Amino acid sequence: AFSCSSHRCLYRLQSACGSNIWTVETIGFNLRCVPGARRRFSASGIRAEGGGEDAGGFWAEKGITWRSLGLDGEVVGALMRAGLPHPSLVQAAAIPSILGTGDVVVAAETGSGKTHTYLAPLVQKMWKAGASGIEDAEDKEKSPFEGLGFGLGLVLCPNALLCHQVVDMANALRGEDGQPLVRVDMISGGQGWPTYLPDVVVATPAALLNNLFGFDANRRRRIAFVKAVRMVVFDEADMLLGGGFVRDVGRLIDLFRLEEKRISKLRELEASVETKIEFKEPEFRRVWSEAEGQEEAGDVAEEVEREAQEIVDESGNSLLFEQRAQESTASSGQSASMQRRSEWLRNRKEYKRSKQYIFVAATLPQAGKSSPGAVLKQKFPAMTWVHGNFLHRHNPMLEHRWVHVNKDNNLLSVLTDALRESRSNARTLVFANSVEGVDAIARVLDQCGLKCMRYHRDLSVEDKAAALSSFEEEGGTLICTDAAARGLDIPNITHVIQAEFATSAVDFIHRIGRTARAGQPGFVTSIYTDANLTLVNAMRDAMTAAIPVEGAFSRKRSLRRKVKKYGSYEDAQKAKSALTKQ
Ligand SMILES: Nc1ncnc2c1ncn2[C@@H]1O[C@H](COP(=O)(O)OP(=O)(O)OP(=O)(O)O)[C@@H](O)[C@H]1O
Repeated sequence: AFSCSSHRCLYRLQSACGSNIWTVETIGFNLRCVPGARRRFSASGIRAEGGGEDAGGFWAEKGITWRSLGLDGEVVGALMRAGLPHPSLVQAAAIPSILGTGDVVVAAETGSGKTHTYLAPLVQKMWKAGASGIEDAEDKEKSPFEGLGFGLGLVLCPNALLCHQVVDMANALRGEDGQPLVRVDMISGGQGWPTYLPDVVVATPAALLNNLFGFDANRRRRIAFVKAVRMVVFDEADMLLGGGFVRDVGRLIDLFRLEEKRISKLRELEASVETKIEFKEPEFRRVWSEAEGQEEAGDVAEEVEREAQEIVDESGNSLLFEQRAQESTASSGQSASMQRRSEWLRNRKEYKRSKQYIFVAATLPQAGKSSPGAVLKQKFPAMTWVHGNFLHRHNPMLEHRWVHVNKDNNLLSVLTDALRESRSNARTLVFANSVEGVDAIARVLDQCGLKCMRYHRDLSVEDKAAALSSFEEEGGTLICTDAAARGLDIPNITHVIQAEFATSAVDFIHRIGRTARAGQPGFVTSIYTDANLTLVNAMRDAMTAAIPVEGAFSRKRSLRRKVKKYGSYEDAQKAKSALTKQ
């Protein structure tokens, strides 16, 4: 074990060890050379390991290029022009699967390049549809049974800030003519349906559902949209599959899956019956922009019922259910709608896929039946899982300093000392646990003559955007809540300070993940009190033992019980893995 406190030393050590032979990790201030694991493809999925010339395991190995991953020249050129000359390790591990038609989960550490991991293949599929002369939306409908090449891409994010970030990254992928390769637009609370037909829609689940079923809903446009979506990406998937998002996201998945079942049944019926099926596919472009008059707010369940009758033969009889319903009603006496529903339930497993679902997250708990990871395994059993090298683990490019606030010091002095250490042009992100905490810290720093900006949910959209762009352009100090922790990608954040320690291991990972991104070094100062000791000790144990922090994802109470029973987080994890082995 070597001990050093500078990244210069890290790189010297790295060259001594050879980057592909050892993975060099900074644990606190101690460096440890451990045998570098190899890239592994196992039954449980693809593990993006090994890594290129940097200590952070960000880059794919030298021989791997965007083109070798299956991306076309136009998209490769766009990535190069966007300043992304070489794929990251996670992109190399996941893009070939996403370019296929199967569902994929990308669970990889913060700053590993997950956004372009799904954007590059998504843009390629949409660009190919456009570039192959199928310019007009109506044409795209002519082959609803085609693979995933036609139709719309949809990216769901938990908040409007991340939607804007994804739209900007997608629009930065431009052709030689300087124009974005695909048309990307956003649907959020403030923005309704785009007036023109985009190739990719980026939305929050609530805003999308509101536009599909809300007060100004338009059923034919809804049907056209659900039919046209071919690839759905869930960014920050653990958040979308939990908490306040799970109902809306579940309704959207039901809608898209229902559509897949309908198309699958159509394929079956076309193969088995002589009757020509009229596939009532509304003209996508016309419907997309035409307001066909208001209608009452719909609901997914009703939609499921009504959709099921959309498939009719020349004489207008619904082929899918009426026949079956009439036959079986006579026998079982159940109502036709009950028959229809039981038909759907029977069909729910056997249907041919025609859409692709991609789930992306930096934290993906799998413990417990209702955890996002468990839900994915249950609902999407055939999915390809791609794991990042440092998923739920300490990033070796991150140096971490822990400061215990007690009777001998106070938060203000510790915080101002930490801020004064930051270089003048540095970008320092300071986390507090509440809006009041942000305002109080900002007030005190202002009084100390330390200029800072604020970011939290109570600020207006304009004030939030202004704070972020000023922070991005001029650097300085931004005091924020966890609203700025998830997914936010502001280049060159050099220092993250937790003025108030995170209340959960998941928030801890997302906070410290705002720095040391894309293989860059980063520095974190975590200020904590006795009240945070259980979580702090668990995080420090995990870093020292180089084990994942997932065991601390549980609620505070159960973590405290675990640590009390076994004495430390590391021993608790050892006991758990021993139990699992038994
Ligand atoms: N192949 C690449 N080459 C160079 N930079 C890259 C590459 N891929 C991504 N990046 C950059 O890395 C940074 C992090 O990317 P991104 O935000 O997609 O990470 P992430 O894994 O989604 O992080 P988080 O989990 O925090 O959302 C971005 O600034 C992005 O431009």
